[in-house]
Amino acid sequence: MTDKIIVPLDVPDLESAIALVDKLPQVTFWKVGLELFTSTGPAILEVLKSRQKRIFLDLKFHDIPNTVAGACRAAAGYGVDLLTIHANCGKDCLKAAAEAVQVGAEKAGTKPPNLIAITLLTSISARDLAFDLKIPLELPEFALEMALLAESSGLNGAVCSPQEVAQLRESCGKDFLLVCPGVRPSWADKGDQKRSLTPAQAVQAGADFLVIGRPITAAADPVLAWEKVCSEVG
Ligand SMILES: O=c1ccn([C@@H]2O[C@H](COP(=O)(O)O)[C@@H](O)[C@H]2O)c(=O)[nH]1
Repeated sequence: MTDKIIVPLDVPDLESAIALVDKLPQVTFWKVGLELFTSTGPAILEVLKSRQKRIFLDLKFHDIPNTVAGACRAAAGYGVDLLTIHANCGKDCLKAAAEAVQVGAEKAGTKPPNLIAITLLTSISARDLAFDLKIPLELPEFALEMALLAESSGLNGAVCSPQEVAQLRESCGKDFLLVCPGVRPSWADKGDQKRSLTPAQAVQAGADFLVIGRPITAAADPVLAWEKVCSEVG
């Protein structure tokens, strides 16, 4: 079960990232996001590969189809396991991205990453969606529509909050990957996450992978926090 937990390397530089990876040798799946990739570029990916870690490259592409396709071709060349794009960049963009990862991986001689779509960021509440973003759908319906759009465009899965994962699991095929950030043990601070459940609840609801960062990485004792989270996941 512990290989279901992905820990984000949300740190500012390569040195801090390596220190965290070394502190938590039990973690097999790491996430590299906007802060670290902008700071270090692909150097961090090489470090993780040299330690036989799986990699979630969470760059959340969102642009016009031609630009996103180019970025996906390039990212697929790194040989990462998961790559993200925003579902609301639209069907043409999602289809172009799905094709681009195949082309990029083939050109680089690597396995294509599983391309997964962000349905709705876990920091957005139902109120934010209705009043700030002016989306006239109920939040669970919007998240489901985004997942179905991703699935029909040829993507491998979606990123969703644990609060919507059961509904997406029921509506999307069993092979559609569902990755949940916004997971919070009862003892951890929610921070900016607005739609959370506990690790046990998220797994029970059907999540394939849980992304759990600050409850582990910002804990006074990250190793102990990791062990507590693992025991909750089962
Ligand atoms: O909707 C989303 C998509 C991505 N994330 C990312 O997951 C981690 C969560 O970290 P915590 O410290 O556990 O909050 C972070 O890297 C986000 O960029 C997300 O939270 N929500």
